[in-house]
Amino acid sequence: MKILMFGRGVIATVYGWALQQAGHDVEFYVRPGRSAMYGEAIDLDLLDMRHRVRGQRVAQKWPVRYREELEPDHDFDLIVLSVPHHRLTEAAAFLAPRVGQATVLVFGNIWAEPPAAIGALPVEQVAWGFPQAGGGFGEDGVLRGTLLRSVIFGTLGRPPTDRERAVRQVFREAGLRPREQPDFRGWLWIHFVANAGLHAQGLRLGSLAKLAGATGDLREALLISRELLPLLEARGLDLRRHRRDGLLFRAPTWLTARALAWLTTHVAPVRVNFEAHSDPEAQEPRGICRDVLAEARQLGVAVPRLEAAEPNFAREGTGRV
Ligand SMILES: NC(=O)C1=CN([C@@H]2O[C@H](COP(=O)(O)OP(=O)(O)OC[C@H]3O[C@@H](n4cnc5c(N)ncnc54)[C@H](OP(=O)(O)O)[C@@H]3O)[C@@H](O)[C@H]2O)C=CC1
Ligand SMILES: CC(C)(CO)C(=O)C(=O)O
Repeated sequence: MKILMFGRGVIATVYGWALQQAGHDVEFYVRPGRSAMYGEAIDLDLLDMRHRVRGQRVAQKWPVRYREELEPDHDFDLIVLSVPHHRLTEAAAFLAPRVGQATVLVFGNIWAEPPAAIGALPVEQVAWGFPQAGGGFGEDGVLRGTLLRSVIFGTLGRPPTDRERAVRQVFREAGLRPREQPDFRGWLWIHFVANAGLHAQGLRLGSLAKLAGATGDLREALLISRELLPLLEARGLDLRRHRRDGLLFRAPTWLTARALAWLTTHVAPVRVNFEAHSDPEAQEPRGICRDVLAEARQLGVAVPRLEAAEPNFAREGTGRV
């Protein structure tokens, strides 16, 4: 299959590598001028959890192919669109007239209504998913991170289409195990408020890397996410459909904060992922916190803990989102 990874970000790279390993023909679309900047190979240092319980370290220079333009008559079968949530509208607008016959896998965080988030992308050609991988590029250009065996796919209230099933099969054949989320919109939003809690605290300390093992700060992160659950209800989400996911925030934090502290320091795939989120200038964490707080204000939902954390993610010089 011909697969185009949109952008050369963390998630596009990790899954692009796994899909190429499975025999697919993988290319990256990057903005004009970027390919020369990126060079011909990507330095990977990954913990690949697909085949072994303790994972397999992958340290290699992966030669890649870039393209800087995309004509609508291209012959890609699949385009993987994985960009920060605040860049999705712009990326979808670029892709909409160029999608051709391809299926587009929208693969990342979304805080808007999903169909609205993809603008003019033809919804019948779209599949929805979420990576179970994570990491970051270091200052040395090396991509460090983890690739888990599971990967999330979701639908918005109807069974998967043939195209959606075909995407799951491609991932399955790459050694990944698809997990279904039938109320994907709800799952995305719960995940988003979980991220908001973690990032609000990570930003206070400098980055998510510093949050690993910090029980007290993780407790505050969980409490922020807990106070955001009413915001999801105010948005019309039925939390009863997501009891298991909500449990992490509702359970006593003396227990969950300790468990998270232990996981982030002692369980290699989680530790490696957190350690790799070391960039104090990363923009998406700030965007996630700002967008959640803006929505809470808009809907009149009280979120005093997130309000108190606002200086950590406010736009420079304003003190406000
Ligand atoms: N990183 C992680 O650990 C995890 C990330 N996610 C989610 O996955 C998604 C992707 O994250 P991640 O891979 O970290 O993101 P990155 O910031 O690493 O990568 C995004 C890539 O998309 C490119 N891009 C964005 N907009 C455009 C555009 N309009 N035209 C061309 N290229 C564009 C960027 O290029 P340029 O630099 O030129 O802007 C960049 O290469 C997000 O939703 C994130 O929340 C989920 C779980 C873990
Ligand atoms: C958990 C975290 C914050 C780090 O990988 C993340 O980015 C995600 O799962 O969305």
